[in-house]
Order: sequence, then C-alpha cells, then structure tokens
Amino acid sequence: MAALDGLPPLREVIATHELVAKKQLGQNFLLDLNLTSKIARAAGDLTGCDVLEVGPGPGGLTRGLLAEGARKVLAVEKDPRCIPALEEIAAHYPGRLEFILGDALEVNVLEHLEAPVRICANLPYNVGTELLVRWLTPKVWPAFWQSLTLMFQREVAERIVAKPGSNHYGRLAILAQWRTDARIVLSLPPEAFSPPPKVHSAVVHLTALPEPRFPADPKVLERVTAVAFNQRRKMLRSALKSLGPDIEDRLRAAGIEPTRRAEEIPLEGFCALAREMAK
Ligand SMILES: C[S@@+](CC[C@H](N)C(=O)[O-])C[C@H]1O[C@@H](n2cnc3c(N)ncnc32)[C@H](O)[C@@H]1O
Repeated sequence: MAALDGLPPLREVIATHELVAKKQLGQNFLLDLNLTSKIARAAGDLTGCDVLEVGPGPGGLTRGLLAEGARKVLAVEKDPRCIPALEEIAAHYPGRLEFILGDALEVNVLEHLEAPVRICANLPYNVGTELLVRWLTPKVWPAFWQSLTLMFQREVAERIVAKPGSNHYGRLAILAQWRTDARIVLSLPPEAFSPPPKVHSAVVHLTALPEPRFPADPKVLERVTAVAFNQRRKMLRSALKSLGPDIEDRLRAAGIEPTRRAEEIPLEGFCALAREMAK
C-alpha cells in the first residue's frame, strides 16, 4: 500500500533498490514517515524556502521536506545506490527535488540554492560535526542559511547546547551559541533507525542570529577554543601555552584570570580572548 504521499513505503523502497546499510557511510535509515515529517516540521515554515539536505539515503526525510512545502530540496548523497529512489521522488514532485551525487564536504552547494535557505538533515555521523563547524564559521555573517535542523548522536547534541560548567561545554557549544539560538527539539531511541545505532540520537534546531552575540574572528575563535578544551582540566595559562609566550597577558587583557579553566569561561570571555589573539 502506498504511503500518504502516494509513494511506496520506505521498507519497500529499501527492498526494491537493495539498499543494505553501509556502516562506513553512517547509514542508519529512518523508515517511519511520521517521524521524518516531524523532523521536517521542526525545520520551521518551509514554504518558499530552498532546503539543503545532506545524505538523503532512501529519501524519507526528503519526502517529509517536500510534503511540508519546501520550494525546492537540494539533496547531496554520496552513495550511488540511493539515486534510483531519489529519481522516483523527483518524478513525483516535478521540479522540486534536485540531487547531487557527491561528497557533501566537497560539493559547492551555493550555486544550486536561492535564498531563503534552510538546512535539514539526518547527518552521517562521521561528517556531521565537521559540516556543522563549517556552517557556523563562515568569514561573512549572516551565512547563506537561516536555520539548521540536524540529527546527531545525543551526546553531540548535548555538546551543542551545553552551558559553562557542564561536562559537555566546549568548542561546539561556543561556536553554535555565538551565532545561533540552539535547542534540542527531539530525542530518538536507537530503535527509530534501521539498522539501530549503538547510541541515542537527538535533533538540534539552530536559528541564525542576525549578528554574532559578540565580535570575534571565526577562525581565531575556533582555534582558541579547540586548544583551550583540548586540555579542559588544566588552568588556561598552561592549556593555552602553545598560543604564545604572552598568553597570560592576553588572558588578563581579555578579562580572564589565567588560573581559570576553559569550562568555566562563558562565551563572552572566549570572544574577548579571540579579539586579543587577533591583535
Ligand atoms: C544517517 S543516514 C540518513 C539517511 C536518510 N536521510 C534517513 O534519514 O533515513 C546518512 C546518509 O548520508 C550519506 N552520506 C554519508 N557520507 C556522506 C557524505 N560525505 N556526503 C553526502 N552524503 C553522505 C549516507 O550514504 C546516508 O545515506
């Protein structure tokens, strides 16, 4: 029996195209179309938006995004075995699904998208964090996208929304909360996926702020936070020693006591330190 959107159920799609999941591509598919619709709705009002999806796989989330009214979905998929399933969806929604066979870390998507753009994806876990950091750290802000709605391992999701003092607080929290409002909107148990991964998952929704909360150069902020949290239990004067012999002076100039630890420093402090380091 066809699903509500008139296309075959995802289990049938997977069987027809023999999409046996490949671990090295992070393939844990969502086969419940109610769930993929829920994630698409969490992306906000899609009417009139282009939506970038990384890793559409058999297309469950793609179908949700199209049914929720996306003007166009641009889907970037690395696995050629998924293309026939995507072609069926494209035929069902004429002119609204464009897909690119390629690696999302290499494809230039900008020439295929028109503003306003939202990004929504059940990301392959092995490239998820790298893509997120790239989307958060363009030189020029605002970025090309308005919002990100992304599935991660739950632990990564917790790192994105973590506050100072928590074990999860680190580079991801700082980069995300610097330029977006970030919150977890959905938690999913392993059984929601086929095959089930070992860990729980969660969807994070990040809304781009018109301006970063505090001025800083993205590359410097990224570097300073990466180094600081690499040795998170050490005092900053030791953890940041590799950034130069005058690091204690720079910390003080940024209003940070050099004996404090990275996990105690709020976003504002790291931005002040990034400005000092850029001088
Ligand atoms: C977790 S699955 C999600 C599939 C589908 N969106 C779903 O929700 O069922 C991740 C998908 O990303 C694809 N993928 C893995 N690495 C990729 C990369 N570097 N670029 C683009 N797609 C990739 C995989 O082939 C797979 O289809």
